[in-house]
Amino acid sequence: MTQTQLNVEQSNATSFDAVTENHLAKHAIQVHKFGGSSLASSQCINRVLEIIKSHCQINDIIVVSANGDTTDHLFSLYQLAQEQLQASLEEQDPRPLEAAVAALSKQQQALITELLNANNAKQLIHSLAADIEQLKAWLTGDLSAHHNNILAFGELWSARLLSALLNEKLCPSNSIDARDFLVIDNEVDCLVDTATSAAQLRQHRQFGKLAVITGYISKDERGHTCTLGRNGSDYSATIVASLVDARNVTLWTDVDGIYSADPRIVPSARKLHRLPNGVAKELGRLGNPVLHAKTLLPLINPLTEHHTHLHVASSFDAQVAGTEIGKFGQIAKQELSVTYLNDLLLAHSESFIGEAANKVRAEFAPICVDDKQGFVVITQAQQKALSQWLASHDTEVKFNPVSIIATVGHKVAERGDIKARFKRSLRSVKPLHLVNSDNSHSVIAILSEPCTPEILNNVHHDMTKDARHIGLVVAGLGNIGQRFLELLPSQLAKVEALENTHLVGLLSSKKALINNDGIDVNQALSLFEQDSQGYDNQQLLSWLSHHPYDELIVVDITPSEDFSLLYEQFFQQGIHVIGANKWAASSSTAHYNNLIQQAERHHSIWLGNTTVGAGLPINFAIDDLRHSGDEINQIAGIFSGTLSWLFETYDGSTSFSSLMLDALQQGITEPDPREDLSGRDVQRKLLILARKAGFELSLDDIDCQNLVPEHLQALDTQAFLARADELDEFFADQLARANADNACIRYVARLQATPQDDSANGLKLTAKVSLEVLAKTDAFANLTPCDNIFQISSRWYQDNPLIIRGPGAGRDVTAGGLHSDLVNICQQLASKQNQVKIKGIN
Ligand SMILES: NC(=O)C1=CN([C@@H]2O[C@H](COP(=O)(O)OP(=O)(O)OC[C@H]3O[C@@H](n4cnc5c(N)ncnc54)[C@H](OP(=O)(O)O)[C@@H]3O)[C@@H](O)[C@H]2O)C=CC1
Ligand SMILES: N[C@@H](CC=O)C(=O)O
Repeated sequence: MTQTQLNVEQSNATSFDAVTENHLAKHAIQVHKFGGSSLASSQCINRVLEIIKSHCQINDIIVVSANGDTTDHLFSLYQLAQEQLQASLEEQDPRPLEAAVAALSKQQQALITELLNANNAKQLIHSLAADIEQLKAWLTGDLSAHHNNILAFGELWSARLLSALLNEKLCPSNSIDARDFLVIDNEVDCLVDTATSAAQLRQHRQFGKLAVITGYISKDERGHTCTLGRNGSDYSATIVASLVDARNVTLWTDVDGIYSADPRIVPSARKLHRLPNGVAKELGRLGNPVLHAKTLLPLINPLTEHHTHLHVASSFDAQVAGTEIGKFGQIAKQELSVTYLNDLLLAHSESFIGEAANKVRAEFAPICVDDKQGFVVITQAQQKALSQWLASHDTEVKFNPVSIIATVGHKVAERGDIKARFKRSLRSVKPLHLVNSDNSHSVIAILSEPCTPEILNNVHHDMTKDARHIGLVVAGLGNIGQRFLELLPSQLAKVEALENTHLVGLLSSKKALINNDGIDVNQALSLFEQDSQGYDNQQLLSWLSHHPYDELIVVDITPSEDFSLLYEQFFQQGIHVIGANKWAASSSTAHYNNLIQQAERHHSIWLGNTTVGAGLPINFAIDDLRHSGDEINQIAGIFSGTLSWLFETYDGSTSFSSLMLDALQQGITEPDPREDLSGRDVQRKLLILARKAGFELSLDDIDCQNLVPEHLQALDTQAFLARADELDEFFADQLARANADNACIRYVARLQATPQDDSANGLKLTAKVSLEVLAKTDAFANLTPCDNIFQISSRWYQDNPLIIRGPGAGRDVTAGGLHSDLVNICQQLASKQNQVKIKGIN
């Protein structure tokens, strides 16, 4: 959802016409609809004001429901009045009705005075008083003729109040009574007279004023008030959107999206971030408590092919991304949900067989039809009409009470695997029939008993247990990043834990390719070459904060400190990070501790197994010892694949610099090999392991011997590589001295924690990384070139230290280690509980 600031420019109000509307629109129009619970109290209305401030522009449109339970209140007034009319003279008592009217009036007055300044409140209370007089007259007069007029007061008052508040606090606004423009044919299921309604709406919108339109109500061609039925205000919003060709409609409500099942009954229901139009319609048809099929009708204009996207978002927590309904690609089409309806009827009749069934389809839009076996499922409310209709066809009908449970998803009825899973999930329930919906977006099981919460939970579990969708963003497409991507297709194909993981973003330092519908992993790099675009961190963070996945993982395969500085914001968004990049894990103590805290607070997982020892499980081993209660007191070894390769290979027959260039070529070194030769890479690795082992120290606490001569230290990488032979003299000299003592040179990392009574935690730490002269028999002196060795002494490993040894750098092992982290995170996420946010479902 785009976040825009309300443009509060003042301007003279002029009438809109089609031409000025197009010229003056700064952006595509958006319609925002606020439901009754979002407008229930002055506190709620103030929250709505904040949402309007941050999400709307002046030429957008607001559609409102009645405040809180005002419509119910009006409806009960109508019923009370009806009882009065039907009572005998002796039984008549006007007092309850008068008291109820007074209570409603008081409630409205309270809202007005709490929200508006005295002057504006006075004007609105004056209008309210006139309406209350009118209401009383209708309640005691020709009641049935005014049923809809009475109900219409709720939206009228709500729109008037919000508009007045906007005028007072935010921007010019006018309230529009939908009966001034919206013409529907109530006989034909609220069919809209689009041409007339659009033309009349244009006349009522005023340039430079934010329009607040009443939901739920409209007029028929004779000008009489009509209501749009259950969830009518949502329908009003999408109708208005179609009349002005709006790009987006946001239904601000009291739930934060559409779930894979009713979350009040199914605690493990997950939010569906993106729903294709057809699937959303089917969900609405089959009992979703938030979506209603009618609401979705105006979203697609078959003539202009204009598609309006619909968002469902919570006005109680506007920052939480809701559900988007529109036209999406493959990933959104994989979403599955389970819905149910009780109190239905199964009707068998010959008139439902073959071609004849199309008539009942057209006339009654049953929940499902089986034209081979000759049955339909309908609501109880349809029973009488269906019986009469069949009687007129001279056919008999048999009704049985039933319920349905359905699995809903894009073309599920055509997917054998889904149908088989659905069937298996219903084994213990023994459905009477399984029927494909006509649009193929659902498979419906007809049950002879009501669908219980237990059935719903079990079926939902079986249908959606593996359905968590994980988005993967890969940052860094160099030496290691490319290898990671090469391995990705086969990993996705064979590792079960990665089943719903989708590559959705690729980043280099300057360009990004982001695709919410997924990037084809088999062509990732060529698609990046072809379609990537320039980006900055702000754009990246904005996309990341609105991504449509259950979880998002960023794999940082860059060498960039700048990129590592984004981790804090990633964690704050609940995004998980896998880092090959060592900057964050070896940053200052304060920064590092803060990252750990942020990750914990937002339930983000941060893994960096490859930061030390590439794919070797050294980080895991130290983590495991520490969390199992062991105490590590010494870590030592050869931590650099590059330096291992160089010193194991260097015997003087080839110059040191040409070996270094060879290592660079093999992808062992850091992008700038001075990172290795300076000891900084080893220093970082020792710090990372020390922190894992539970010691608090910083880079400065680790003595580091820099092997790069001073005059080569400040050059840029290319200049350094061009002058690499200036390294040779120093290393030839070091080698000659070691050889003279029948020894060898190795770059070694050592951390020692010695018990010491006067230090704060009773331990004295010494840490250094340096070139050492070792006996040729030393364990650190006989490695396969490029191998790392880690030697850990602890309470449990005292006399005979734990040794981990193996390749410590290189494309394959590092990319493999990153894949191991990816599987690890996906496995952890598989057992993560959903956090459902609901204030209540209307
Ligand atoms: N080589 C090895 O064996 C191991 C390496 N590592 C680590 O892996 C990381 C990558 O190394 P390597 O593949 O050799 O490096 P490369 O230099 O080959 O590739 C780096 C990639 O990162 C991109 N990049 C740089 N800065 C940014 C940024 N700010 N935002 C997004 N992308 C950026 C670069 O983009 P552009 O092309 O636009 O500059 C490039 O695509 C390093 O951190 C290294 O320490 C870890 C363990 C082992
Ligand atoms: N350049 C590093 C790569 C792995 O971290 C090394 O040589 O060890």
